[in-house]
Amino acid sequence: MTPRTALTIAGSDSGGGAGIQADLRTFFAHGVHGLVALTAVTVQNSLGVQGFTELPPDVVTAQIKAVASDMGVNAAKTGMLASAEIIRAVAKTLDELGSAFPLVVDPVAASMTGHALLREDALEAIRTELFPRATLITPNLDEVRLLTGISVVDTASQRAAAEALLAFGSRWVLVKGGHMTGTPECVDLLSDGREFISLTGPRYETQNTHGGGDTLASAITASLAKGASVPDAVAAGKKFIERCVAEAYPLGAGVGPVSPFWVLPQSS
Ligand SMILES: Nc1ncnc2c1ncn2[C@@H]1O[C@H](COP(=O)(O)OP(=O)(O)O)[C@@H](O)[C@H]1O
Ligand SMILES: Cc1ncc(COP(=O)(O)OP(=O)(O)O)c(N)n1
Repeated sequence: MTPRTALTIAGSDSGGGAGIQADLRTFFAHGVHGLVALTAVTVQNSLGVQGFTELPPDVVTAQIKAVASDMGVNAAKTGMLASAEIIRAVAKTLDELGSAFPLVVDPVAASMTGHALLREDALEAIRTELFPRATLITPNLDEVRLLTGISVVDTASQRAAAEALLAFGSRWVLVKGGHMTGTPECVDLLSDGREFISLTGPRYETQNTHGGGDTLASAITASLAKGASVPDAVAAGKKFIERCVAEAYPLGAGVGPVSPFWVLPQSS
């Protein structure tokens, strides 16, 4: 049987733990066929990002149109978009496709090692061009601060951040709490402005969380591609990423990747 399809519009991670590599292995783990529109090639390993080169915006557009016109897209996600020009090209292309599928926007601004993955002028383009077209946006706490100026330190400021982010026009927001300090649990807050749903899970003691945000967003995208509602897709994504963090492995001298290998019948 032909599986459902999910499109990732994102950058390549040479270390294989984040970016399109994380998205494709997560789609695979969900039995969803992954389609790719590559935006940039990063040079990175477990110690950080050494640099990146963007693709021309018209090449990004051409990739999206090629797969959408021939294979069909059941859901899409954006990750590293690198520049305002690429963001504008992606927004225009999605409009031309008629917004027929759910769109998850992970507003990737920097790697966890603090290296920029987005040109300085591009944050405003994400806010104005992509958020109003998004079914769901999934910022981490650093991205929340960059986008709204709000520092999330507790559940009250997490809720205030969700409300401020929804004002940019997405239908849903998931404020991820992985970087919240002083909490024994990991609490992500999902909201559409009416419902506020706290997703609480264990906080695992590990330094190996590379690719966590990409893996969560692509797990949610895969469930949306299979027809789940946003709350159900996010709840399933949270369960999926928890297990991936629990099974994360060391690789290289720095931060190792989260692992979806636990879905395989024999993962050792
Ligand atoms: N140590 C951890 N244990 C369990 N879950 C975690 C841990 N760190 C992050 N998560 C979860 O992984 C997902 C990604 O979160 P976060 O780290 O905030 O985003 P990002 O990877 O984009 O910086 C969230 O669902 C978060 O709750
Ligand atoms: C090419 C590429 N895209 C995205 C990221 C950031 O991924 P994320 O899941 O947020 O993981 P960490 O950077 O937190 O490890 C990336 N590093 N590279």
